[in-house]
Amino acid sequence: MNEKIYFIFIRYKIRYSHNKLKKYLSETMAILGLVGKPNVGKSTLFNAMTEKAVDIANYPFTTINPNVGISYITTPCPCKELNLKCNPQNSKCIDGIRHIPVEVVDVAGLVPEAHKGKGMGNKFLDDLRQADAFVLVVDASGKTDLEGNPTENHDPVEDVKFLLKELDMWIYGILSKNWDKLARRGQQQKNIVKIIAEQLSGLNISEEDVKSAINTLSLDENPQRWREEDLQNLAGTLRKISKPMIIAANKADHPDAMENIKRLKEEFKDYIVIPTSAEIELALRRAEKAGLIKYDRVKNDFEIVSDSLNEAQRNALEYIREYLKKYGSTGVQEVLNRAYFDLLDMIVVYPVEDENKYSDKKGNVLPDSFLVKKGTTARDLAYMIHTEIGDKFIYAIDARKKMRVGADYQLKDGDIIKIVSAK
Ligand SMILES: Nc1nc2c(ncn2[C@@H]2O[C@H](COP(=O)(O)OP(=O)(O)OP(=O)(O)O)[C@@H](O)[C@H]2O)c(=O)[nH]1
Ligand SMILES: [Mg+2]
Repeated sequence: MNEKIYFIFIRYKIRYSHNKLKKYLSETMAILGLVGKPNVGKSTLFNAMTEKAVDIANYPFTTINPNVGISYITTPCPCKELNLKCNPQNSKCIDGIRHIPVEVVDVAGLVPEAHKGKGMGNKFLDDLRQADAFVLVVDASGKTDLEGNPTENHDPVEDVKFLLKELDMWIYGILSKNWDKLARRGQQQKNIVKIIAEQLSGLNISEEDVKSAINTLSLDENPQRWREEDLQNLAGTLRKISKPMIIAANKADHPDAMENIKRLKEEFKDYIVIPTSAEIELALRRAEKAGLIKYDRVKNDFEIVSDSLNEAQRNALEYIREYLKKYGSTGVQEVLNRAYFDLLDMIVVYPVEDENKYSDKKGNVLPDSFLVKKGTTARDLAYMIHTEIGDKFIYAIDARKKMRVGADYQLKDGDIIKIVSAK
């Protein structure tokens, strides 16, 4: 799917299945991309996150076309602390936990040399263009080889290494296209940062990112003097800056996974490595949907609420309970939350129209929760709500403290904010 059609595809899906979320998502639009070699559990993780039912199978390339879905990150809702009953409009509140929608993309698996087109790799890499952060999914059980075929004792550290290289080479391929011409123009016009950002704009890479990567590497002022190695380093640095990544060590329920997870954590100290069992999370969510259990996502435990379970279902649930006791959780929600809160450095704020009732004009208490970048100001938030409100911004009110704040006030996680604008 080319980029334009893919983008329309995403919009189409959101417009028709999540009409209410559309405006909000188009404002924030931080997309999480699930990336990894074939057969590691990307689609299982996607289904667990989105409660969709895309194909899952124990062979490579089950997924060919990207799957796009809505998942939720979770954070304590202020309704609890303020002892209020909230009526969320753009999100959900379950037992005092706010669930905020985010977008997740599951793509086909990547094999070594994907950037050269192996296994249709260049097409699949293209499907990741718009992602703002990646979840690098690996098979921690070591039961799949580099191409996703069943094997024994495969080292998932190798998978992370080759995947990082493929992503770097993918960016390098786009960056180095017509390089001599670009470097000459950049030198003549003294605007290489802008030229590179334009070349990489389809990858969601900004001028800021380019500037910061060039500074980090202390590259020569004259881009015509940059060697191939410099360009490769630039691609790698840009990947690190613009596509932050978390590692999901999946299939953690397998007995062989523990040892591999330890090694992944030791080898990739700069990355957040989270053991996950997509399969167990999916089983829990489906059991809950079928009315068999109540899944307590705070305590990471469940209660059986149906008396029509058969012996096999009971045994499976007991196995899951043991797993949760041993590992604390399935790791799936942690991947989502840490991707947005830690990798993308986002916070949650609650715009209201009545600072005393914490509500909108219709009386909905804490109606909206916005996921925004740390550093977002009161005026930025006004613009996210509506251009006109941004243009006519006068001041804002911190509803908890009933205190006025100015346009440049940097929002804090959990802030409840009223924007006051000229009529
Ligand atoms: N034990 C275990 N198996 C899992 C887990 N997650 C996925 N699997 C199994 O791994 C196999 C591959 O799962 P998929 O979700 O299709 O993997 P994928 O990465 O999307 O594969 P491709 O689309 O082919 O790239 C299936 O047999 C899943 O049941 C897990 O957490 N634990
Ligand atoms: Mg798949």
